[in-house]
Amino acid sequence: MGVVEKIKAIEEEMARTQKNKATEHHLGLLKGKLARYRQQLLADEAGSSGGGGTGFEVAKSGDARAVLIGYPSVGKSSLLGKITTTKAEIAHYAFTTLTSVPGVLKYEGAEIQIVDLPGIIYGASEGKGRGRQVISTARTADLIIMILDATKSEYQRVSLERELEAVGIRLNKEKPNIYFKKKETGGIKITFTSPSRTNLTEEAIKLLLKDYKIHNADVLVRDDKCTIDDFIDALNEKHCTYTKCLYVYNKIDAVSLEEVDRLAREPNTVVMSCEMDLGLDDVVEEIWFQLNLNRVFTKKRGIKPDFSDPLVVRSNSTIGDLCHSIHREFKDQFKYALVWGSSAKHSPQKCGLNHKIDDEDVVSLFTK
Ligand SMILES: Nc1nc2c(ncn2[C@@H]2O[C@H](COP(=O)(O)OP(=O)(O)OP(=O)(O)O)[C@@H](O)[C@H]2O)c(=O)[nH]1
Repeated sequence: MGVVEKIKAIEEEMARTQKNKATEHHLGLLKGKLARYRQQLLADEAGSSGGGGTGFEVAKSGDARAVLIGYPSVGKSSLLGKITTTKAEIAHYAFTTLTSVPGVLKYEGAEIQIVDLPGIIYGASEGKGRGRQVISTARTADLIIMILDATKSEYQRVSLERELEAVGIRLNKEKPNIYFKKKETGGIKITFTSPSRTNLTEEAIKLLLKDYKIHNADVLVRDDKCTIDDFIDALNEKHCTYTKCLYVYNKIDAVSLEEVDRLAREPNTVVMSCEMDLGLDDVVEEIWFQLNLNRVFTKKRGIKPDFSDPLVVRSNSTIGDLCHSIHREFKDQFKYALVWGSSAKHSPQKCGLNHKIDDEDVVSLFTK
């Protein structure tokens, strides 16, 4: 039996199995197997992806990367055309976006690369199409922007979420607080810091480890809300990516006000109409907010800071990260920094490489 058939068989068995206390462990085991086969499928595809079709690789550029995901004709190209500097070609029929069209969104002095992923993400988890490259690009994203058609059913969202979930992309979810380490000897050691409030039991963990042929490992469950699914993710840590997702409903000009209101109230959601130029500013603002970037203004001695050209770094960055973003070897020459702004205890504060910077700080860097 091929991997695709094995996946199908497990999915069918899962659908047949009633969900209750007695079947919990069995279902957990099936989920664990499913995760393993799906990985295998994606790995196999990696080996056979050469030749034929349109290439799909986009060099990462700018301060952050967001990817657009959505069914054909939902308005991805229209949005790119409106908010980025690279105009995407819009054809009025389905499946026009065959290769990716990266655009650059300039906002608050930052450059955000926005990549339109080809529609072939559908069915990727079952090995269909050139999904693997699309998925690996989605994995590199700092933000996934899911474009949805407000006139269509919720199915589009559910099916895309399911597809991403199946390839190990977790949306708006924290990495499970589970420590897992394979060992050479010593058997299986499982510890819960507090009694689990879910289906994740010692027995379930043991069953899964046995199925993965892991006989020596340390497991520490640090959160009483962790589920079997979380443990499977911890087991397959290298294949799981935790990414923020912004849901954007387009074509609100074509639905009722009540419907617009309902959609706009959903979490992590914005609504827009590309055609009527409605809500585009909100979309951009929300992208900026979700990316959570910090702008740092540099200042030379005796001169006012240049507020027009910030350095853009991720939140929680340090002076060291800032140096790294300027040049890989800049840290070696670094002596100290003077920092003005909300991260400084007094203005200016003399800081080292480990000092955490805030948005809109002003920094002077001094070299040896
Ligand atoms: N009513 C309405 N139609 C829109 C809106 N935005 C885009 N459209 C229409 O939807 C169709 C598809 O738009 P595109 O921007 O090409 O969609 P896409 O998602 O890039 O499509 P693919 O390239 O096929 O993936 C076009 O006919 C647009 O005119 C909108 O806000 N309201």
